[in-house]
Amino acid sequence: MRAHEILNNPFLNKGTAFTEAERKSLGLVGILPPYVQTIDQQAEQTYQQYLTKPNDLEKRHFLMEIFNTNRTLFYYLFNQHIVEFNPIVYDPTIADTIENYSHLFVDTQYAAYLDINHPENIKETLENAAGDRKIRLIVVTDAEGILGIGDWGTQGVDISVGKLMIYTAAAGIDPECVLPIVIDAGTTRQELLNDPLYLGNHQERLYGDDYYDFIDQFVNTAEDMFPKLYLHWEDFGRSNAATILNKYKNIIPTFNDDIQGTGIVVLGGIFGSLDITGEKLTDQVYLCYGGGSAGAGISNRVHAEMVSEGLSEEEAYKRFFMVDKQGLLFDDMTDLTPAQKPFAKKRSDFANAAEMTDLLTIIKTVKPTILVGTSTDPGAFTKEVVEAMCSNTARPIIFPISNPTKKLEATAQQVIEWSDGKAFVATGVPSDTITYKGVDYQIGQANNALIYPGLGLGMLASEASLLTDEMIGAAAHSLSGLVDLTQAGAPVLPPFQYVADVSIKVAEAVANMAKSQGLAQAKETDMSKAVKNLKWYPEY
Ligand SMILES: NC(=O)c1ccc[n+]([C@@H]2O[C@H](COP(=O)([O-])OP(=O)(O)OC[C@H]3O[C@@H](n4cnc5c(N)ncnc54)[C@H](O)[C@@H]3O)[C@@H](O)[C@H]2O)c1
Ligand SMILES: O=C(O)C[C@H](O)C(=O)O
Ligand SMILES: [Mn+2]
Repeated sequence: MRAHEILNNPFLNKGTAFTEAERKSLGLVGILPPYVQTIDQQAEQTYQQYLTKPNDLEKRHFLMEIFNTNRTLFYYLFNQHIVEFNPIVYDPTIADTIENYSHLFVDTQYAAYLDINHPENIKETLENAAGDRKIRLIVVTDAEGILGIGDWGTQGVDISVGKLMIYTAAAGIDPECVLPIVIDAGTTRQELLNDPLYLGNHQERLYGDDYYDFIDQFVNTAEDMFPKLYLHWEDFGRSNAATILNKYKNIIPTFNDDIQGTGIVVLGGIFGSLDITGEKLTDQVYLCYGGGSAGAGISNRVHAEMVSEGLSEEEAYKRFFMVDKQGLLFDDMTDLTPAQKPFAKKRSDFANAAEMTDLLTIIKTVKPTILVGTSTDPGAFTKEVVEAMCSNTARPIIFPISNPTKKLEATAQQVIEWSDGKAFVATGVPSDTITYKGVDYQIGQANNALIYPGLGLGMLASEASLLTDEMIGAAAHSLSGLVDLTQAGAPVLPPFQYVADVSIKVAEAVANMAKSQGLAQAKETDMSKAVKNLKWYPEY
């Protein structure tokens, strides 16, 4: 290999840390500054430079340069500053980079760009992108529903890259065995279609049979090419996400983060809250505000848990109310999604059915104890809404988890103040600790990033042939017991600084459940060992 090919390969490059012996054997003599640095010195130098960057976008740009040139150093640094870098590398700053991707473009970051117009290129694309790396984890998006900011076409590739960065930082997934993918199926965003610098297909988004046919060819090709693959779907649109998941989840090891990952983390946050009050889940009344992929996914997870705690399916459904753009969902509506239908109510059961389009009225009528926002409707949880929640129960659970920050239904500070410190709150983006009337409220981050890395680690370590509901349930339960709940203002989810420990716990729970369901195919049968063995560390 030519010397500069090594320096330009982020999986091989050590930069100034190449030892004299390595420089000699790899033909690098004289093409690096003479002083040999340790990784600690490199990290220190890099971090100092990072601190000079004037804003979050510039900071992310700088970190991506390190990512593009030296993955080991990037993850070493990320591990040292996980809480500080999380919102820079990932949500919310990633939303800005996606919106500006074509204009900011400098590097492909080893992603694969699949073109809906060329299904015949799927295999070649995956081969070119993977090279001789053995891919075990793919994150794929078609970018129709990026976070809460909608359709961004090819520019959404950054979410696949970003999700994978968290997989490695949080759970130690070997960065060499991952592949970020975007499927460019066109876009509904006129602003992109009109932009001559837009790097994606300048065409309307494709839906229907041809689209599903492409997805099928992609899945089959990827499965053929990469044995032991775990396939993660991210930010597909509401009309496709559940359809795709339901088609493949009983056939291959696969996962939809928005539907399943979010369900786990929110249920974990509810468990955290109920651990403090001592109340039972089966006594709660749940209001889903925004019944899309995430909203319905979470509702299904919480519903399944209520059933496993003894309620019948029907009794459990009675405890759920789902609100979308139309207001409270009724079963006579003709535009319900398949995932919404089981949660829709009978109009005749409400004397004031005609008024059930307004969130405050709905809350006053159905008296929920849990309110979760996945609506992309900023500011929807008003002071009146929070106060109404407080008159239903002593300690309401209020999780505004729409992303990024500009989509929040309410800030953590607002929920704490308006509820006079009574509400349990968790947000999707990181939130600072809030001091209110002398108590420091630590705010849990109800973001699927807390669990999908561990879930993936468990799937890969156990080589599970499927991801079952039981494994997902085990992941949610494994989040309990990590926080000292006796402290006033304790967070209802483990703080992100502990994500590495959380990931191990989640991974072991998932892998053990896979094993007990007879789905683990790994040679190693001790799942703790399998998890430990798979973990990659950023060291030269
Ligand atoms: N914190 C997390 O881990 C996490 C995970 C997934 C999604 N999310 C966030 O949840 C939001 C939704 O994501 P999604 O993937 O479910 O998208 P989606 O498009 O599938 O769902 C959004 C739903 O909200 C509804 N909606 C829109 N405006 C509304 C309004 N004014 N009132 C009530 N409902 C309204 C839409 O009709 C749709 O059904 C996004 O902001 C996303 O970032 C957060
Ligand atoms: O990406 C995130 O921050 C979480 C989630 O998957 C989302 O779509 O908002
Ligand atoms: Mn998502």
